[in-house]
Amino acid sequence: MAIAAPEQLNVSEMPAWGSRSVDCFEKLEQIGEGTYGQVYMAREIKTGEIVALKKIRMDNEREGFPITAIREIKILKKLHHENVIKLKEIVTSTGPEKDEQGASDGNKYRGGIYMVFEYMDHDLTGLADRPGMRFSVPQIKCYMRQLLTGLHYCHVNQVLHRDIKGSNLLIDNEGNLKLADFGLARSFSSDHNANLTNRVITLWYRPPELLLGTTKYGPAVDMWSVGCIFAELINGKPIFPGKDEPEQLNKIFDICGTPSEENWPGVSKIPWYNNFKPTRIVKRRLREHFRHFDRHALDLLDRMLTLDPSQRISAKDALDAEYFWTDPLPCDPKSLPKYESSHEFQTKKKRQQQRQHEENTKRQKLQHQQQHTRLPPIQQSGHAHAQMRPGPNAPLHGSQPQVAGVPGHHYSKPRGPSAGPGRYPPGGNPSGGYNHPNRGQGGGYGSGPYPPQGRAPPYGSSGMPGAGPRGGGGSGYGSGGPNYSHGGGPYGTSGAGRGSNMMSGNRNQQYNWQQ
Ligand SMILES: Nc1ncnc2c1ncn2[C@@H]1O[C@H](COP(=O)(O)OP(=O)(O)OP(=O)(O)O)[C@@H](O)[C@H]1O
Repeated sequence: MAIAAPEQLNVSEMPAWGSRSVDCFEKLEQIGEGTYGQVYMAREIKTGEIVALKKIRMDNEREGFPITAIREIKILKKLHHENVIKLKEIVTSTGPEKDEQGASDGNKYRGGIYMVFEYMDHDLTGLADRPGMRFSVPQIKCYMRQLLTGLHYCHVNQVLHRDIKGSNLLIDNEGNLKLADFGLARSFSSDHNANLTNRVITLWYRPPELLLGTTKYGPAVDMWSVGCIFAELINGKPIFPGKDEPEQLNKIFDICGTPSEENWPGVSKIPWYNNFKPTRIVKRRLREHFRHFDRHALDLLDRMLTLDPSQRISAKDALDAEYFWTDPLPCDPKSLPKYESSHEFQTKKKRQQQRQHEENTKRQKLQHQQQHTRLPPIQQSGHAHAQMRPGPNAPLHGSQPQVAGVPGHHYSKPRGPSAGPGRYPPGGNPSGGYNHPNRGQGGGYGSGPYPPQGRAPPYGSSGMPGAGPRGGGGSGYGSGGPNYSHGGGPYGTSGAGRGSNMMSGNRNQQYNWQQ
């Protein structure tokens, strides 16, 4: 694990941070087990406030403070938006710690550092995994719009998330969605000239340019992941569930077509293109494959899952898509049903317990059957033999009961530098297929900042950029007429309204939270 020199932590930046002890909180329940540590639901003893405590894993004390945690803290300290998780403070523990049952952790983890976050009731994976869960179209639009708004904010602030997936999208019982887990995030420069690692983003959500080994990339990588999530929300299951990188690319090419210099100028110069060069040309058939999607959803998905990252739609342009402006409109987050808390970790655990239970029941049944078919020794000759032959539905003698085929969890974690199975050839020509400067028209990524003009997303100020620390307030839902032209709100104040529907608003306002 990469580590940081002590001075990189720059504690002077946050004088009050880290000064409190984790003992100010009572751990209630473990809600997450990430690559970089456990996450607990906890209560602040003094105020009773419920928070999430993310313990920073420091397995090897000599390694020091993990660089991923430093990145996450630094980035979260500069991001303040209602669709980005809020890091409240850092707390420490100096001695043996207590678990949820109040028992001492022993000497194993002597001291530790925790990030304290606002608590969110669900993550999208946990929520989607609830038995019988089906999201309505307005609900999907509502989540997608929040995801894109949060991501647009990150991109405008030159932060790439680099691990967009369901378990990193947190949702509260007010229907608010927030981007979380910035452990792989980093700042980028708009010319995309820096060399960045391509071993990021969980495999199923990883874009083709990273799979082909580019080290020069930008916000378009996150937009590919958003496209995968979008299709998954409508489809009900992951769309590219590859087992490894080559299979991942094949799954993508099978639906999105094979890349060529015609549809992706510069692709042949990407480092590993020749290693993965398709042997036959496959035509793009995304629109046929997802023909059951409605027209506007399909149009948007098509632009998100565009092979060439320079032509892929940006978060800002995606927010302008007709999809968000046509009936049925995105619902008001507050109108969404409230569910019992569901995190991926818990739903996984429940599924495991369920499987274990089923396994035990089957084993008991089998034992029971065996006891009853085992005849007394005296009868074992003669017709007893025939009786023991298994019937068509009888379990095979000695075979283990078949465990119900629960697929591995969708959100596997080949993340970080050690993520891939190591099949890639070592680095190479870093030139990617990006048209950096001034891409011009269309929804792709140019090198410069986002254009100053654009339609603001079709929502009111509640729960959206208009609210919170940056001004605005009051719900714009159900009220009719333009509803987020509040003076001082982040979307500016002028521009034509959208008519009288309840999501109406000005689509030509300025995004003005650029730094
Ligand atoms: N603020 C929060 N409120 C509620 N639950 C949270 C919060 N932060 C994280 N979690 C839960 O813990 C899980 C793991 O958190 P997180 O992704 O930040 O950790 P990680 O170590 O980076 O994990 P991973 O390796 O899965 O990316 C999340 O999927 C979510 O279910």
